[in-house]
Amino acid sequence: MKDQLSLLQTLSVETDSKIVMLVLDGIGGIPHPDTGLTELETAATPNLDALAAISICGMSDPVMPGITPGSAPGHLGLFGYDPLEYYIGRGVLEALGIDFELRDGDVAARGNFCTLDENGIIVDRRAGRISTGKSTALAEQLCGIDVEGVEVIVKAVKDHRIIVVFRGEGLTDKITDSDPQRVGFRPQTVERLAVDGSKMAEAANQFIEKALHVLKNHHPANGLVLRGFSQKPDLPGFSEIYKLKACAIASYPMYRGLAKVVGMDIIRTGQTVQDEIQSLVENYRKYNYFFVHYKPTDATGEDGKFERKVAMIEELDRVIPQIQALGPDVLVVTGDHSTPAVMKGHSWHSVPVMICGAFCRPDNVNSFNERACLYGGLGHLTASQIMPVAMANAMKLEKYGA
Ligand SMILES: O=C(O)[C@@H](CO)OP(=O)(O)O
Repeated sequence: MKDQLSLLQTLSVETDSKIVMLVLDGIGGIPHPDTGLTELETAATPNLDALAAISICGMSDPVMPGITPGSAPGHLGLFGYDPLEYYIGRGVLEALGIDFELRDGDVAARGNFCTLDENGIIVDRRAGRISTGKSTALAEQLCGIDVEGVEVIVKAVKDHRIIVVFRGEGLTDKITDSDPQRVGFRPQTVERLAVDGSKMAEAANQFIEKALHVLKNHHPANGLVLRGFSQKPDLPGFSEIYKLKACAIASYPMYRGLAKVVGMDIIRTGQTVQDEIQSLVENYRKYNYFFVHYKPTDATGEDGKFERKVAMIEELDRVIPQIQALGPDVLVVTGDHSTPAVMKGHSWHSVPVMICGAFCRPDNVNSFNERACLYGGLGHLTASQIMPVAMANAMKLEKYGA
């Protein structure tokens, strides 16, 4: 993959062309048992379908066939990085997403306030998606926890999500998660994955034990699970590779963190898709690559709310004409992974993708959904192959070889 990135850096040229990459998080689905249709196939999407009719379409595997990705590897692939080569822990992404000043040596973890039953079993991994205000108040209480030889900083991110940053000498991220990422299980003891992970594992377990003592009488957030322990990574810069002035427009912090790791500028935006589109319009002249992130399709899928996910797709469909009106040279619409509502979580199922541009050579696909895009001209590709095709369509890649 380093070869792909170095080849793209060699071939990419500065131009005025503009690329918009619209990522519908968790967009892919599987058929509802009652109708036999996926969320995308159920939704009324006249604008996405009209766009598909003038695009080249296909299906994208975020990492490789059969692999269920988290949002981080799913997005790294969309940015053209091989998620198998470049792994970034969720803790770093969430911390950068809220502009936390991570220092060299810090280990950041993503935390969920969760609900435990009387036996300490996780019954709700998100504590009912408690409000950011409640998380902030609880995070402040956890900040006072003393861990021997380690400073611990706790910050609320959004809703049930927090970061816990461990700062001290000799800490590494070579440890396991406490979050089993499913209900019906107890939070796991953090184990070291290498000898130099010992101090961090001990600090994590000490913190979690004391945190549970602080939270035990709270409801629904009487528990805490941590995952994605990680330290600041070093990746080749997105703008240097593609010679693009790139920005990210994302209402959810973690995606801003991921964009920051690859060097994109972060555009402050609001909480609604209309806010994000407004931010796109206001910054359209300043940049020539726009990562626009839409989260509701993932959250509703994870909550198992099939009809709500359909409604979120239809909400997104209504803003497509506003993006087209800006006249991007290339418009990419896809997702970072599938989150089928009937499965209440991410899945390995490939994701529809369409790339629209003056030179895209449209195919016979006239609907944007899983079954239709299977027959598209892009065929079946991995997510990391989308950026090269988008760059080519933007006339930003020189010819390779004599
Ligand atoms: O943060 C989120 O939106 C989800 C998926 O990334 O994580 P969790 O399932 O822990 O809420």
